[in-house]
This record gives sequence, structure tokens and C-alpha cells, in this order.
Amino acid sequence: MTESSVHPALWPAPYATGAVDATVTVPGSKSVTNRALVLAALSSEPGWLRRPLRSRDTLLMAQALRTMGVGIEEGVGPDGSGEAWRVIPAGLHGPATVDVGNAGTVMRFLPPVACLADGPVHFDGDPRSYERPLHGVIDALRALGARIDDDGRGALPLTVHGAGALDGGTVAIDASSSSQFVSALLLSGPRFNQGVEVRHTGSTLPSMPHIRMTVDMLRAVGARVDEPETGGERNVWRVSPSALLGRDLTVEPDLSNAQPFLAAALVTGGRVTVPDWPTRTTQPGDALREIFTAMGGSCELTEHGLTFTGSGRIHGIDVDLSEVGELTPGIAALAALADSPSTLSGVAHLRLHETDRLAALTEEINGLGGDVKETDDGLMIRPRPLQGGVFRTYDDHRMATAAAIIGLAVPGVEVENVGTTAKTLPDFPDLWTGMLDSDADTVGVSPGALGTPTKRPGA
Ligand SMILES: O=C(O)C1=C[C@@H](OP(=O)(O)O)[C@@H](O)[C@H](O)C1
Ligand SMILES: C=C(OP(=O)(O)O)C(=O)O
Repeated sequence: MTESSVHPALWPAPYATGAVDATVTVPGSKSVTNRALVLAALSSEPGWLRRPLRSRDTLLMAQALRTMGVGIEEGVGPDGSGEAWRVIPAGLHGPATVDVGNAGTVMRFLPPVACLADGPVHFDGDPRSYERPLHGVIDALRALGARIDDDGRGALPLTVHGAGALDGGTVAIDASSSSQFVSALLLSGPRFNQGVEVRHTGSTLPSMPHIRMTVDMLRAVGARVDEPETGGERNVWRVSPSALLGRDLTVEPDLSNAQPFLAAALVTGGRVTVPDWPTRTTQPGDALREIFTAMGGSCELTEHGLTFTGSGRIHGIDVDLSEVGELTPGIAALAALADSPSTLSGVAHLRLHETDRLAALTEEINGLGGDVKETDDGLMIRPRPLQGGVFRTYDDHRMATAAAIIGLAVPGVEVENVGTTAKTLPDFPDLWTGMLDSDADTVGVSPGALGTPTKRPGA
């Protein structure tokens, strides 16, 4: 009897016995889908969202907006070309109760929206959501005229007493613990009476591509966003009050969720193509082209998508990941399998993500025999031979996909609660085995890439 049949919550990560050669269609971007939902809900006419991500985080966002009165109909797009959501804005209502789960985008983007509702909106979520920083949003909204009841910790649970409108104006915040504070205030900014001017005062600001995504998507729905960059005014954004347009938007694939699949090419010396990789994007996952090339592969962006080819070797890397923090778990997994040490820096704020990712990666990779050390702002990883074992995921989707990457090269890795990937990538186990399974329709794989290890080294 295997351990996983005793513990159904353990998923035996497939071990790759050959080079993968697959095309993997990656579902839509979480960050784009949840911004598009908010902007469509705040606009003055209905809009379409094509190929939206349907995952825990985005369904929570849709449900939250519905409870405030927004119409979101699931169906096919205007030309019948696949799944789409029709978003029909309406006057926002309270009383309402929002479950944020553990979605940073929901817990930070919606309190500003709730200020526009005509009654109280109560926010609650998973236990971890109580620990994730929200003070930047709460303090800023109060300074802009909102009434918010919380327990004084600057975190969930809380109630926003929507008054149907918010004055808005200028506000200074320290967003060093999450770029989502800035995005949250900018997204609702056009609907505040005076718009909003946000000044970041902290010494560091993570995830700049996600702020650029917010600015781009606001402009795409007709908002005016100024970024005064003269006179030392970097990290200042000004959104003018305006109505927003309903749009017909096709959501890009989630490039951060493409990471484990591209990593499989690197680990196995194989080839993986991700169709519809955008030629221009604000998604941080686009940086994988450069990072994974430096780690030993090569990539080509064609009309078929991004094809990434591994060389059969994985090199260690010294890299500042502050702009692309959500890529850290997958890079750490590869670094543990590399032929030289790695230093990952600029990501202290990951301690406040779905879990403390720096502690969790250290604990779990070391649990398989690795040598990972936490630094002030990241990880130092010295590769060592790893052995199989249970890899705990701490309700963190990216811990689960990181474990799957290691499992390709290390027989006997068992992933606790792989279902946590549903936060942003509900079909992960099927996509993963489909990539490796040579009989799969949607993928072309080298025969024998899927292994079922019977013996663990050292067992
Ligand atoms: O705005 C967004 O969509 C996101 C911003 C980033 O958050 P932080 O700045 O808190 O890291 C990122 O890690 C998260 O996965 C998504
Ligand atoms: C940090 C992440 O998510 P969230 O939007 O919940 O912050 C993530 O997806 O890696």
C-alpha cells in the first residue's frame, strides 16, 4: 500500500522518465480577470470578458460583485466563440457580505468599491486573510472620507459603511508590503468625486508590473491616469474622475501559471509550447523568458505561442525578484535542482503572501534533503541530491506547483492538498499529467515521459 492511498490528500507528483514535448493551453490570468471584473462593474455600460479565469479567486470576486448588485452572466461571447462573462453594472448596494477567501485581489480591490455602495459591506475570509496586510487600503480610504469599522489591527474582518460616494483626493501610503494597495485605490479612483492621487512613501515597492497592469487597464476603459515622473515624484499616480466604458476584453493566459509547465521543459531537457503568449503584456510572468533562459533554456515567441526548450541542465541564478515575486516558489524549486547555487532577493514581502513563502520553501525543500537558507529578503539555495517525501503546501497554490516541479526530477514526492491550486489554476493535476501523458489529445509528448516510480532513493 502506498502512503498516498492511506492519505488521499497526498498527490503523488509524477516523475518524468523522459523529455517532455507538449503544448499546454494555460487558463486566463487571475490578475487580469479580477481587474477586468472590477472595472466592468464600475463602468457605465455593460461589457464582455472573454476567456476569463474560472478559479477560486475569480469566482470569489464575481460573487462579491454580485452580492453588491452587479449582474455577471456566464455564457458564450457575443460571436459565440467560447466562454465569456457579461458584466452588467448597477447601483452598488449594501448591506452585503463579501467572502474574500485568501485572495489578495479581492480583499484589497473591493473595499474601495464598497465605499460606493449605499450601505454597509462586511468583509471576511479564510483565517490567513486576517494576517495579510490591508492597513494601506483601510488607512487610505479613511483619509479619503470613508467610514470603516475594523478591530484596530488594520486587517480583516471589517465593515465598510458605503455612503454611495467617496470624496477622494490625495493620499500617501506605504505599499512596501503589497503593490495591491496602490492598485486597489487606482482601480476605483475614477468613481471618487475628486478622483484620487496616490503617493507611495515606503522605501521599496514590489510587483511594479502589476501596478502597470492596473494603469494600462484603467486607460483601456477610458480613465485618465497621470504618472508625474519629474521633480522626484516617482511612485505617484493621479486618476481623474470620469465615467468608464464597457469593453469587450479577451483575457491573456496566466503567464505566472505557465511557469510550472515551462519549468518542466527545463527539468527534463524537453520542449513546451504555451499558445497565445502575448507579444506585449504587463504580466510579470513574461519575465520567465529571460529568467529561464538564464537558468539554461532557450525560448522562441512565434504566432504559435511561446516555445521553451530546456538544454538538459539547470543553472543557478542570482536574481532580484521584487518585480515578479509570485514567480519565486517555482524558481526556488528549479534552483534546488540546479548545477550551481542561487540567491533570490528582493522578496521579503512574500512572508505575507498566501503563507510565509520564504519559511515554507525553506522547510519543505530542506525536508527533501535540500539546503535552503532564508535571508532578510529572500533565499539562498545550494543544490543537493533530494529524496522523496511529503511536501506540505500550507494552502498555497504556488507551493503545490513548486512541489510538482521538484517531483519531475525526484521520485516519491507527495504533494499535500494539491487541490489548493484551484485558487488560480483549478485543473492543474490534469494539465500536469496531460503534459506528461503521451496519449493526451491536447499535448504531444515524448513516449515515456510519465514515470511511476516504484522505489525511492534511500527507501
Ligand atoms: O495585483 C495583482 O494582481 C497581484 C500583485 C502582487 O501582489 P503583491 O504586490 O502583494 O506581491 C502579486 O504577488 C499577486 O499575485 C497579484
Ligand atoms: C500572491 C499571490 O496572490 P494574491 O493575489 O492572493 O496576493 C499569488 O498568486 O502568488
